[in-house]
Amino acid sequence: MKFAVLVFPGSNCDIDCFKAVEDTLGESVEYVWHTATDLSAYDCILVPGGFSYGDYLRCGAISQFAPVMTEVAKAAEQGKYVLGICNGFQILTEARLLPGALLRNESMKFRCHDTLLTVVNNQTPFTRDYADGEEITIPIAHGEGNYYCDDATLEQLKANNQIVFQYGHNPNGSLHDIAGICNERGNVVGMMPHPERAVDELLGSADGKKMFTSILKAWRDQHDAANIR
Ligand SMILES: NC(=O)CC[C@H](N)C(=O)O
Repeated sequence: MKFAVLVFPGSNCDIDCFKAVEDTLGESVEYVWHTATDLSAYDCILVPGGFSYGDYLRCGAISQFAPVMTEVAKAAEQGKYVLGICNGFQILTEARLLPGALLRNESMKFRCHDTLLTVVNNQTPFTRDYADGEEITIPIAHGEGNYYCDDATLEQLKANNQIVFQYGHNPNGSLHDIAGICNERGNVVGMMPHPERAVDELLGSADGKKMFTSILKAWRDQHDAANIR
């Protein structure tokens, strides 16, 4: 399996994502610059956290127009796995690959600490190794993680089981305690907490590890099924 870690000017969690794949899975992983125009070689695209384009205008507002984002949309359309973490989640909402928006934290402060999450949907390719309702500890580090969408969208998210993670103690004012969501098909996930910073007990938690092992298992299942046919 081949992973791409996108790099925008101002990304700062790209190395963490790269190391998480390398250390947790030992699978092939490459950095891909924001100007790239071909992602066909990759099975999973990781859109990392940071301050892409300096967060100017609004987090992710400029990044959505980066050349590589046309390719991310194509990959999502093809059913490939796309995971946006923190700034990556903001970019995916700005690019309309996920519904809603991330507003300034209600406290108007940058929050950086562990959070308790509930795995609400363990049916996605990113969460299948978690038990339904499993409680996990994953850190956050953001100033604009306050998830918002209109009532109709929230109803849709609930009806389609698109809410993937909810906070135990809401750190930012997010609607319905939402920490992460997926698209209707489930192959695109965005989340504010950082699973790549929780892949070893030495980091304070290894609870993020199952996100990476889930992706590989989902891909292997899909791949094996394709080979059998
Ligand atoms: N860690 C991050 O990705 C931060 C995202 C964004 N810059 C924010 O402050 O909300």
